[in-house]
Amino acid sequence: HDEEFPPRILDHVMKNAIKGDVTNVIDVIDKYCWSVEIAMNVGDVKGAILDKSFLEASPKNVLEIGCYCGYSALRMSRLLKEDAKIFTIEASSQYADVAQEIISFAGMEKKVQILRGLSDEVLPTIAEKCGVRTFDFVFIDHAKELYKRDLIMLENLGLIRQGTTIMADNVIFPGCPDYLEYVRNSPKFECTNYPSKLEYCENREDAMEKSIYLP
Ligand SMILES: Cn1cnc(CNC(=O)c2cc(-c3ccc(F)cc3)cc(O)c2O)c1
Ligand SMILES: [Mg+2]
Repeated sequence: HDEEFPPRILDHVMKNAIKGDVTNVIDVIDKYCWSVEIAMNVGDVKGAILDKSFLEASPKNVLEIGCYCGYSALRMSRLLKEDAKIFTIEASSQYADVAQEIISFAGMEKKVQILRGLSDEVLPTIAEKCGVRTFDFVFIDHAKELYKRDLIMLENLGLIRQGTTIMADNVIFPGCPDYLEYVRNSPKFECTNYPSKLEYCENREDAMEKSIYLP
């Protein structure tokens, strides 16, 4: 992926969006990605699916794995209830820098905390670091080959509880076959598939998978 997208989207947001208006920042990013260049944000179409599951869960503690430029963190932050918080893990410090700027520009810096590092290095200490026992909602959108490993880590570390909602992006494209096989064959997860399109594309299939943890 073009490493130079993040600075360009940040510059575009700073010049074209309304400071403190999270809905407008989201809209400006989507319009840019539809018209100028595609980015790997979850986007507006799959974002609406994420929104709906997020509202149904009405979570207090939210975990995102894969922040990128902060787009999905912004989408969720605008739907957060009082005293709820989003913790988002990002391995790339370049992406984390841009995401922090965009999240702060949108006025959501108190609701979203970016944790810099690899997910398997951050997860073991996230509970004490963030003062969270378990997460109520998890959005997985990072390297597709790490989805399964990290879900198993969440289970083993006791970071998810009875009823936690886990939403996974890109289960068709780029795809995460081992993750899908794992959650759909596990008695501990109730899965629902949401067919959609790849972000900012009209003719490429993708889907989101919702898995409710029922140990
Ligand atoms: C470097 N990096 C920063 N974030 C990540 C993790 N995300 C992805 O890889 C990712 C990739 C694609 C995508 C891949 C190929 C293509 F042709 C079109 C789109 C879409 C997504 O929604 C994604 O989440 C990797
Ligand atoms: Mg994605």
